[in-house]
Amino acid sequence: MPIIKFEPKQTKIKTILPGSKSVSNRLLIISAVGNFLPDFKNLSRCDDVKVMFDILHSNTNRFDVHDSGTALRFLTAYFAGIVGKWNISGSERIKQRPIKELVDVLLQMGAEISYDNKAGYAPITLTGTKMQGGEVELDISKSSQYASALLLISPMLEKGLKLRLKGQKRSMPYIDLTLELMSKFGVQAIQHENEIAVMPNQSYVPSSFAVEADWSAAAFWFELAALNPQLSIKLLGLDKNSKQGDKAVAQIFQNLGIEANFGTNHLTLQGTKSPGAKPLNVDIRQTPDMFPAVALTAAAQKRPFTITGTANLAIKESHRIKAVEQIINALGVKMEIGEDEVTVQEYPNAFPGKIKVKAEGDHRIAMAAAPLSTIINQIEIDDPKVVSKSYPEFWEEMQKVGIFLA
Ligand SMILES: O=C(O)C1=C[C@@H](OP(=O)(O)O)[C@@H](O)[C@H](O)C1
Ligand SMILES: C=C(OP(=O)(O)O)C(=O)O
Repeated sequence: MPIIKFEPKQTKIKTILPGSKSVSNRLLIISAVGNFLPDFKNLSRCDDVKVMFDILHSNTNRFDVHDSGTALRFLTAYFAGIVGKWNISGSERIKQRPIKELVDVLLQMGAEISYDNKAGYAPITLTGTKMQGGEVELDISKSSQYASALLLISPMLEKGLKLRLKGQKRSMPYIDLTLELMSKFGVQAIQHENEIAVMPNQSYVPSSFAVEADWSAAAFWFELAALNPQLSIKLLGLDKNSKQGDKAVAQIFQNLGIEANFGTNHLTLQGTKSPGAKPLNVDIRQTPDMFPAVALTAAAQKRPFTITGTANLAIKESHRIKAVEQIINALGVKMEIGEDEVTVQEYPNAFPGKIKVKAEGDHRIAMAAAPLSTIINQIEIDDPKVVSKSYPEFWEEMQKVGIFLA
């Protein structure tokens, strides 16, 4: 099994973060719906974006989205509206991630979609047709991606779209990001409380676009800085005024001892020498992808914590609560798991010198494990390559600090 090792190198680090995966995948759908060739700078080179690009530029009608939730949900909506017969499948894990609420609305709008195996899950077969759209209710409790999918393809709908959002509101900044990008390409929506309306007869206007860096990827550098106050880390490419909800990472990590300051073209992270162990209480419901980095930073600092808004972490690339629990347990710590929250109350033991981590096929688990190598001598990890789902450059960039795979 590969081992994550740490041999301290330079302490002043500069790293260029990858382009945002969420922005990149929205741009690709926008260019497909708008029927123009993508002219985007700094598009993420990650697996999830590659898969979206390849499917949208392929000559077949059978698609494999691998592990990408955004590709599954966005492409389901897109191909429902493109005349032809299509099949969408993916990894074993993607076949366990829900799409029912999205498919129900597409069916109501005139799409033909059937489940090949299990109702509510991929693989699906679609017979694409010109959809009417109009007024629909959508339950977004399980994923905001359902709403983003419908909004992104709304210019394809004859009657436009009036979306009434139902259910618990989680990951809402991702819907704001969708609306912001649609508007940058000339499609306006009107939002009032739980309703979002996109008037008919609008179309995306071709335009070039530079993708800002990924705030979700920044989280692992915040974790690294929080555990290593000797480091001064400059992150390049982030937009201070980003619509990415995960820019909240800066506020969350303030409570974990990080001072983050924007310079002309970078964000500097500086950890505190004695960050204390004041309990952390944070609600992660709007920024779920922060969970592994935040939970493991707090644990590594031996800080009691309660993280709420965790219910949907069970249906990400892995069951992210169990995947994080496994690491916390390996540190000799117990995590209590409730329906929508997790808590760690005490750290009775010294951390072991050696732990084993199962990435569970989940990029964010592997990436959140990496900074722990600066406080635990030996970390064995089963599958470090999974980082390429969102951040293929991750291990190479970590080498600048002295974190490497052996
Ligand atoms: O729309 C998006 O780009 C995303 C939305 C979120 O998913 P949910 O809405 O399913 O929480 C997030 O976890 C995922 O990484 C990306
Ligand atoms: C949940 C994630 O992605 P997706 O839902 O697009 O697979 C993620 O990147 O953490």
